[in-house]
Amino acid sequence: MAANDTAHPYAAETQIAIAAVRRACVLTASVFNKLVKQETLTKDDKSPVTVGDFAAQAVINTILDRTFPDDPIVGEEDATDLRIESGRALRDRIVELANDTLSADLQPGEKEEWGLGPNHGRTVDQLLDAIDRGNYDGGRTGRMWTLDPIDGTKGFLRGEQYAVCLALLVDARVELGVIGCPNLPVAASNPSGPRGCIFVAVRGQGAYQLLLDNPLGGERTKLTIPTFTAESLNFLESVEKAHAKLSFNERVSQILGVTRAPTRIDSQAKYCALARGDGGVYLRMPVGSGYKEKIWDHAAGSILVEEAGGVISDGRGEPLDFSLGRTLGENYGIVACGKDVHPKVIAAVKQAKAEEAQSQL
Ligand SMILES: Nc1ncnc2c1ncn2[C@@H]1O[C@H](COP(=O)(O)O)[C@@H](OP(=O)(O)O)[C@H]1O
Ligand SMILES: [Mg+2]
Repeated sequence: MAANDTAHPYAAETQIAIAAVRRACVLTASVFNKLVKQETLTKDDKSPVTVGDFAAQAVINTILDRTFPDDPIVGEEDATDLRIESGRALRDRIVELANDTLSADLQPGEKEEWGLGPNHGRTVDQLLDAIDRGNYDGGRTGRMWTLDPIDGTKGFLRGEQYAVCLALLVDARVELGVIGCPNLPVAASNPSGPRGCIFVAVRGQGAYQLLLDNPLGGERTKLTIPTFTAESLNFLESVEKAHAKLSFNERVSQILGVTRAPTRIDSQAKYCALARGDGGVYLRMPVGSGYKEKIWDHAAGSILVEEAGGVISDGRGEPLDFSLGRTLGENYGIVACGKDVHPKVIAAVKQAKAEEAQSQL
C-alpha cells in the first residue's frame, strides 16, 4: 500500500496505527486478566508486565513492518534478553500471546493485507526481529515511529491507568499520535461507567476519541481543550513520586490560585484527559535525578494536546525537541495546557524555580 493513497494526509498510517494500537490493547488487557491478577498482586513479580510489553511491541511492529517496511521505529523494548537460553520461558509466552493477537479475527474495517487475521502467526525469530525493529536511534530527518507498548507499567500492575502509545514523526515533527487507554472511563463524568478509549490526532486534522471496542466503525468525539478559570482549573500529574516533583506542582498551583485538588493518573492517559478537558494543566518537572524524558513517553501525547487546541512546551517554555535521539535531551520538564493558561503556567514555574533557588542559598 502506498503511504498516502487515500483522501487525507496520513490516512493510511492513521488506520494502521489505530488497528495496531487496538490489538495491543486487547493483548495487554488479557495479560492483566490472566497473569497480573493471578501472579503479581500476590508476589512482587514483574514478569507479566514484561510479557505484555514485549508481546505488544512485537504485535505493533509486525503490523507496521508489513505496511511501512522502510519506516524505522524507536520502541521502548529490545529482544536481547529473549535471545539467550534463560529467556526461553518468557519468550515462549510472548510468542504465544503475540501470535494469538495477530491471528485474531479481523474487525470490520481491518484489511487482510495489513497482516492481521487468521493464519498470520509468526515464527519466534520473526517476532524477536519485530521487537528489535524498535532499536532505531531516532534523529532529525526522515520518517520514524515512536512506540511505548505499555506506558505507565506501574499503573498497569495496580490495575489502574496505562496506555499503548504510537506516534509518527517526520523530520522530528510529530504528525500522528494514537493512544489506547484500556482502563480509562469513556467519560470522566461517569467514572464507574464504560471504559476503554482510543485517542487519535493528525497534524492539521484535529483530535478525537473513539471507543476501544469499536474504533473504526464507532462514534468519533472531537476533542477541544476548554477555557478554564482559576476556580475550575486543576492539575494533572503522575501517581509516582519518583517521576515528577509533586511538591513543585503544589507551589505552582498556589501561585496560580488553583483551589481544586490535582488529579493523579499514570501514563500518557494524562494527555488524553487534558485533551478532553478532564483537567487543565499537565505539569511534569524533574525530581533532580538527571533522568532524561524518553521521546516515546511524549510524542503521541504532544500532538493530541496541540490538535485539541492546546500548547506543549518544556518547563522553560521551549518547544519539545524530538530530533536528538531517543530522549528529549535538551528539554527540562513538561508543561501542557490550553493556550490561554500556558504563559501564566510558565511564569508561575519560573517564580517557583526562583523561590526554590533562593531557599537553597
Ligand atoms: N525518574 C523519572 N523521571 C521521570 N520519568 C520517569 C522516571 N523514571 C521512569 N520514568 C518514566 O515515567 C513513565 C511513566 O510516567 P507516569 O509517571 O506519567 O505514569 C515511565 O514509562 P513506562 O511505564 O513506560 O516505563 C518511564 O518512562
Ligand atoms: Mg513510558
